[in-house]
Amino acid sequence: MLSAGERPQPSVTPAIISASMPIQPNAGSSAMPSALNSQNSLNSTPTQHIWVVTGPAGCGKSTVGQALRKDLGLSFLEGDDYHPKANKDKMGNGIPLTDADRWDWLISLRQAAIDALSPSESNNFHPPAGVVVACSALKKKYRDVMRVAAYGSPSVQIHFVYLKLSEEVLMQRTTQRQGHYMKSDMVRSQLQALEEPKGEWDAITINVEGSQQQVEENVLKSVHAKLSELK
Ligand SMILES: Nc1ncnc2c1ncn2[C@@H]1O[C@H](COP(=O)(O)OP(=O)(O)OP(=O)(O)O)[C@@H](O)[C@H]1O
Ligand SMILES: O=C(O)[C@H](O)[C@@H](O)[C@H](O)[C@H](O)CO
Repeated sequence: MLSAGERPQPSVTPAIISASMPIQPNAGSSAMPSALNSQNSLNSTPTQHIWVVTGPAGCGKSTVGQALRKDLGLSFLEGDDYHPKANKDKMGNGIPLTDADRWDWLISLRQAAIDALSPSESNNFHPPAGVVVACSALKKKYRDVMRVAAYGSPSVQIHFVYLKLSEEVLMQRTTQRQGHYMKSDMVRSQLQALEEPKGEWDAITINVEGSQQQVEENVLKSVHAKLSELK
């Protein structure tokens, strides 16, 4: 019995892709529902993709998200911008958010993603090919909230690009970073909340231990491999 937000699970857990490993087509993709392809099978509406770059504080969501935005020519939504001040103050004071703190944030970010797919003056009233979203989406139920963006819209497809990184490197990154409310003392609680998207058919896990250039190349290869699968 599938719960909300889940689609047929691939028989094989999607491969963990490392920055140094050549990209292989995602082993789980063969189990992807046949209805999902570059042209919505129910009509000729081109598929619009919501690319959600996920992971704990400091993993590189904003950095990778900007590279993805530029490469795909899409708009970019920074999840941090949708946190209310109370959430930012809480995290800035070293207090982890609760589920209750996150629901309205996730719902507002989801709505912004849906709005970004709509024809508007900013995209010359042509529906864009998609949108890139940086959102930690640490738990499966948070990703399920974002998945609702595609419910009832066969031509919308959501993907989660999970940036997997060791606690040690997360600590280094959040220590070296200047002027961000999320400090290194929050990394442990982020990892405690984290539920990696193992077995979630719409998620790609990428090891991002490499240099920024290596990581960006690897993410772009993986995203384009996914787009090729859907053609
Ligand atoms: N591959 C990389 N190698 C080294 N440093 C990196 C890499 N990617 C990002 N960084 C740096 O690590 C820090 C965190 O990156 P970024 O802000 O993109 O992460 P984030 O997941 O969006 O963090 P948060 O969720 O806290 O906003 C930044 O200072 C960024 O410049
Ligand atoms: O869900 C959360 O706990 C927050 O979204 C963090 O994961 C983010 O990293 C923070 O917003 C800083 O960017």
